Amino acid sequence: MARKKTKNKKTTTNKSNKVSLKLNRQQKVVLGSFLMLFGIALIIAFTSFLFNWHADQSTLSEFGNREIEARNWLSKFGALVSDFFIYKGFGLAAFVFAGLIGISGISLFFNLKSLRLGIYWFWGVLVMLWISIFFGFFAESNALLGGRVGFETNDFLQDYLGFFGTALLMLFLLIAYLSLRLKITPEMVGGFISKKHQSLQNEFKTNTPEASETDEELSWKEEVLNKPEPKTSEVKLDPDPSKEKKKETRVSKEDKTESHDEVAMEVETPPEEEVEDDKQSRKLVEDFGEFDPTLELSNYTFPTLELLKDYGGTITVDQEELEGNKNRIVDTLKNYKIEIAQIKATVGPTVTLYEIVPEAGIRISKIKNLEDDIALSLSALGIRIIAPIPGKGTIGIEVPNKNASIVSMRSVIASSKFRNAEMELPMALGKTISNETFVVDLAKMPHLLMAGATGQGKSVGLNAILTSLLYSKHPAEVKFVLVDPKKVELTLFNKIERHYLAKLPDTEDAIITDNNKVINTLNSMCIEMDNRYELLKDAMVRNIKEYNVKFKARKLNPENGHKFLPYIVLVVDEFADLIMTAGKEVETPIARLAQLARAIGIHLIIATQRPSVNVITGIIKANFPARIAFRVTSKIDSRTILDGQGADQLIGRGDMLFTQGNELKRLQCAFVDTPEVDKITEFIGSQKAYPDAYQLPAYEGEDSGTGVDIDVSERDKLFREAAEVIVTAQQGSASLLQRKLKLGYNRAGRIIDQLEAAGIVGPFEGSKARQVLVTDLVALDQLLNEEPNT
Ligand SMILES: Nc1ncnc2c1ncn2[C@@H]1O[C@H](COP(=O)(O)OP(=O)(O)OP(=O)(O)O)[C@@H](O)[C@H]1O
Repeated sequence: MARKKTKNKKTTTNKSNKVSLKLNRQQKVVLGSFLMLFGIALIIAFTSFLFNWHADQSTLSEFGNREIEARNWLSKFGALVSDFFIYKGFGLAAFVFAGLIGISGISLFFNLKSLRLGIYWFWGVLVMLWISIFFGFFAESNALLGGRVGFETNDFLQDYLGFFGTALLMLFLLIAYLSLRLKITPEMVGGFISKKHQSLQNEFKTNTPEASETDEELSWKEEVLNKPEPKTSEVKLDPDPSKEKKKETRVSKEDKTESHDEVAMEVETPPEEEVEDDKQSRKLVEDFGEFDPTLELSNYTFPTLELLKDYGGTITVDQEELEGNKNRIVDTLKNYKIEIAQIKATVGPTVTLYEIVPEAGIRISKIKNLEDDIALSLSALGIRIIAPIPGKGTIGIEVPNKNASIVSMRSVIASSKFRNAEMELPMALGKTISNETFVVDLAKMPHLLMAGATGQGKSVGLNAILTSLLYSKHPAEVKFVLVDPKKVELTLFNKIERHYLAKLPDTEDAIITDNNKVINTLNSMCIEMDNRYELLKDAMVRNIKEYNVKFKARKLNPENGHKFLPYIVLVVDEFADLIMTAGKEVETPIARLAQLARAIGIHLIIATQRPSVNVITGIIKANFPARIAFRVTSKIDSRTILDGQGADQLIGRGDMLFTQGNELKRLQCAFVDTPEVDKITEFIGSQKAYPDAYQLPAYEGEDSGTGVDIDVSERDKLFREAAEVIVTAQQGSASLLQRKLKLGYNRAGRIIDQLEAAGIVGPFEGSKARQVLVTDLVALDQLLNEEPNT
């Protein structure tokens, strides 16, 4: 366990590092005062060392001996530190170091955010080195000036550049510093000199006896002349109104001396008014630092790479196979009188892309039509012709490799592309045909549709997406709503319920396996969406990202209902199953979420085995521009999911096509096995969690009321028909109505309630069907005719 912990520390992401570096105001005061005083101590010690170093050097070897005293004003400590920094280090330039320490202390102590310490240290260290090397020229006369660093570096430079070379290099560095850091240019130096020159001349003139001005006049003239000349091209704006008066008087005097056609203009900009809200939030940030959403689980460690298996997925290029395929492609095309000017192969994990440039004058469609012939000659499945490859001007023929290599989840998670991805919800889907890791942002998609025949890698794909998010997002930043009608695919994620899952209040399982509960959850998510829009409106921001930035800066008051909003990712496996049982009742909230939820951070991932048109309806398709297709069995299915063929030509086992609305990309999905997911969820689940899963707003299903006193006039149009079905079958169940009358679950449930109110069926009896209280259709007729309002 202990070992596990140390391992974890190494691989914790930047985020947790950042947390440990953030100091609150109190800590800043303590550290700042220490650094300030330490800086002062260094200056005292260094100064004293300059006078006493000869005497003190002999005491250094006897540091432990309390009998021997040091002359340094900070005694032995001062002598030792000074010897280290001055004699053995940078010579007089060590004072710069003391200064940098002092400035760092001041910045922390007074919380001067405008002081950019990084820049001070960068230039400070360079200046220190320069001074030290410069004094290295005089090391013969006084070794203390440049210290050992200065002497050795100077010596080294002189060995290679000679004395003059080194001197010129130092001069160049000095000019570079003055220009880059102090922004001094030759024009400025020239201007300064001519100004001085002119002022001297004027002074000379005013001191000559011909001058006839009175004493008073002389004094203000002097004042004007000594004052820096106003620049005509630049207007200096001073927001401090207290200085205004002084300036005005000066301007009027200037008017007198300068030519009349030059009118001096004073430009006044009113100082920025400080918004009360801003002031308050800034104070809060100063006192407590920015709001950190991860604080409640600040010790949370991200899963480590060791939890993932390495499938050794390095691609081995089989030269013979490449040559063979190339020859066969060339030969087949030759048979149809298509000459090739060039051919190039790119080997990917599962397929190799042969890019051909045909001779001039050959029609592309001719090659495209030869797809089957090329497949036949290569005797391989999964050949796809891309004619032309967008943006390349070549024709691509994708041929599956004999030995496909597995793309391990480990390799894509470890890739710098994923690690450095600056995305809201990065998903490492796998590798492209040119073996590059493919990472996309779910937040940009904004929703994803996934289809593929059974056993072609859909569940692995879903796991890869969820794993990517688990490896990149803190539990405070993202929540999942998982719908798994198969009941086995996503159950492993139960272990991270209190970290990453969201659920309805008063429900037991966060993972929804019951289709009926899905409707409530979807409606609840719609409420969450509406609530979030209210919060965004109140905060006057356009999307969740801006909202969270504002909240972190403490500009939104939690007392007004504001809170840090995590992203919510809804994953629905086996969507077809859901649509079949609940129809419109599922489609409507899904379409609503898909249309509106992107700005407030709710993103949907929907997977289905059967991509038929009655499952992926027009309204759903229109709102899911990002699609993933694993292998499907027919061209029609491929067309439904991708709006084109291609998915039927894939080879399965994670071979997939991805589109975000424009071109199709062939990818090999990253492979993550169930035991790996188990280990990851176990790793996360064993850590400290929130007290409960993220609570979605409560949703009272329309069918949840007792409905006994339902108004007769509000009865469903199909009420009579439904009553006849129930009485004929003598079985009071909603599912019977769903089947016979092709209704959604909610509507069927509502009708059952109305039947109960009318005394046709008995009350709810748990899992058993309700009792039917009317024996036959005649009795039913009689009952309904006797009712007052029918
Ligand atoms: N990316 C991949 N790399 C290598 N093999 C894979 C990959 N994806 C899937 N497979 C193989 O295919 C098998 C089936 O995958 P998976 O369980 O994801 O199929 P599925 O489409 O979810 O099927 P079903 O819809 O029936 O659940 C896996 O057990 C694995 O052996």
